[in-house]
Amino acid sequence: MVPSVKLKNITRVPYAYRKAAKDVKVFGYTIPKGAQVIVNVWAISRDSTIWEKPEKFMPGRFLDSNIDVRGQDFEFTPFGAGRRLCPGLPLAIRILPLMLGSLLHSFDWMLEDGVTPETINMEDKFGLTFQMAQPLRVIPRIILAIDIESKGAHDFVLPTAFNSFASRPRTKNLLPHGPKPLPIIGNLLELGDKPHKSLARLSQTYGPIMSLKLGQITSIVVSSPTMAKEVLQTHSQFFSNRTISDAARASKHCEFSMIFLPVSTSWRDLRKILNVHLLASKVLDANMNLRHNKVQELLCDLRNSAEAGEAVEIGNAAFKASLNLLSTTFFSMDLADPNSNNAREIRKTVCSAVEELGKPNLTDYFPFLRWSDPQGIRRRTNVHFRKMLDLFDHIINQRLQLREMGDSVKENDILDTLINMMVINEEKKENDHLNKTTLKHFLMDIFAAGTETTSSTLAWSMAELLKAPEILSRAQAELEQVIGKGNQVKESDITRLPYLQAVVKETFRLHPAAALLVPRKAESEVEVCGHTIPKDSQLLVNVWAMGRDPNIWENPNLFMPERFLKLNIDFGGHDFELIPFGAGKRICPGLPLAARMLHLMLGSLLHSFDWKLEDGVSPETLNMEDKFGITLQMAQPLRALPMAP
Ligand code: HEM
Repeated sequence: MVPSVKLKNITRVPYAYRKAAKDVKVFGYTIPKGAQVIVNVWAISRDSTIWEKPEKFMPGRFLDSNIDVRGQDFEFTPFGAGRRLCPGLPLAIRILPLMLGSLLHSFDWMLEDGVTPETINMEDKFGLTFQMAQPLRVIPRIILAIDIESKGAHDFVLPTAFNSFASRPRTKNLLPHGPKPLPIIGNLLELGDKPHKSLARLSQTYGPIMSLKLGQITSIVVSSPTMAKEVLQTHSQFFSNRTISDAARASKHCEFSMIFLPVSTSWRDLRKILNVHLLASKVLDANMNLRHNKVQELLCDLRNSAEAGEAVEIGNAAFKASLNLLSTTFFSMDLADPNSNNAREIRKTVCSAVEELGKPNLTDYFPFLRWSDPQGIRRRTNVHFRKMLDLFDHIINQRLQLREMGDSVKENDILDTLINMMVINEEKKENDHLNKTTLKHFLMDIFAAGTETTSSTLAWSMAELLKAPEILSRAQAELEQVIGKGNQVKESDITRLPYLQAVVKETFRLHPAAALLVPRKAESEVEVCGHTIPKDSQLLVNVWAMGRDPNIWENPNLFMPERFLKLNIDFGGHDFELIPFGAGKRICPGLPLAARMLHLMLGSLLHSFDWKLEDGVSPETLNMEDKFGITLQMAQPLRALPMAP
């Protein structure tokens, strides 16, 4: 009745009370500005001019009526109406029928002793919510064991009072098979804390392409090379964009980030910069020595530990080295210099941001909760992103100042290349996509995507080798033969080290850093192998499951690098049995650099030291459990002792 536009401000008094924002005429009456307006839904619901026998509880009245609770039918507005309609409505209308239906379906009910249906106290108590004046106490009696799964969540008997919104027409679709979803939460509970493993198990029942309902999101999970090829290559035009996690919205990162931008001119420009100017073979060859120097520093640290007889946390050492390999390639400086506060800060920040990005977030499954950020993930990610963006801002400004000084040292590194492009764009006033803001987000992508992935892969390699001493010896023997005792491993040696390459491939097969790749999204409805994939579905490619599929690999759970000596399989995105870097348009652009860094670091660690697990751990007792996150890390960090050979 009251125009909602004018009454949108609520006073700080109980729910559903509103305040007139200015004078307004309603049916000839003037409601003055500031007046409190109370909508008595209780009275409306008991108005005998609207309802037959209004005091009687007669759910059947709704069976033949179209009246709904969604705020369109003003006879019945328990959730309010208009702009301030209860935002929890969609959740409430699922939870209430689910709970009531479950209670009625699972138990017989009796009033507690001394109370009969005639004497039950139905008085209410006025407050923020209407409660029973005397709380209801009842005795449940089990009548049957309920099996929601076999009954099917959608067939659940719902109370008739909710029929108006529960009996939406059911359309037959050809979604891939999948476990039956529960109301509201769908299959969320089935994911557990190791989704890659749960999904691998489910795919044994439902096949290499299956669908799940994760909260409100339809997720398609692909677990075979054939299906992966279908979605990433054959139908790549439909699956080349990403679902945007809520954390990625922090600091508006997703609006600038190459990882999250949809396929577009901006995305293409950023990829081109990376592919042509930063990661092309000739550029990587040109700055190869920078990385060799960094690896020598890592070896120097390890030598100190060896002399002191101290075990090293491999993941930590590898993270520091990866961060410095990247920063030295890009900025000609160490970000992980232990003497610099800035450096320590960024390391902590990168880890925290990556951790937040990897946490399961309710808002990703229930987007209507986004406004509330219930777990605080976006808020915290924002803090970490801001710190990183500020640091990159500082580094860019410093370099700009150096350049202004004219005769200053020109680093002529990748940062210089990027700044040159940015300055040229500014001078030409071209509306190009590289400006200071995009540059900062670009650097953040590279450091977030390139450090944890590389260091956790290296830690897994070392763990597998320490678990299988004969494989470790074989890799060391190859290095000794090809490189020679006392010589330094170089990137140019990698092609001559087939066994080392096989060790890296075998590590990727068993421990892909991104177990489910980085989620993609169906841009429109698309048919894949006879199944309809709805628009906006999330696509997860379970590379972890593919790496352990006995139909593809002999003894899939064994670490056997030699299998790759006989197979012509590489991780470049063409052999879909092994795609740790993804495939198709969105394949990881960092692959050429990551491959160099990994072989160089692993080869150097193996060639320079003998290795032993720390005291108290043997190859048999080494904990090889993983911890799911944005990267798949070792649940218990690997600690090992380097020893001079
Ligand atoms: C062992 C190391 C690495 C692994 C396993 C890895 C894995 C991945 C995967 C699985 C994707 C998603 C691909 C897809 O959707 O098909 C990806 C994307 C990406 N990676 Fe890597 N990555 C690694 C290292 C790096 C490095 C060193 C860099 C930077 C120099 C980097 C930068 C990126 C970027 C920018 C994207 C997003 C590309 C896009 O969406 O267009 N990665 N990576």
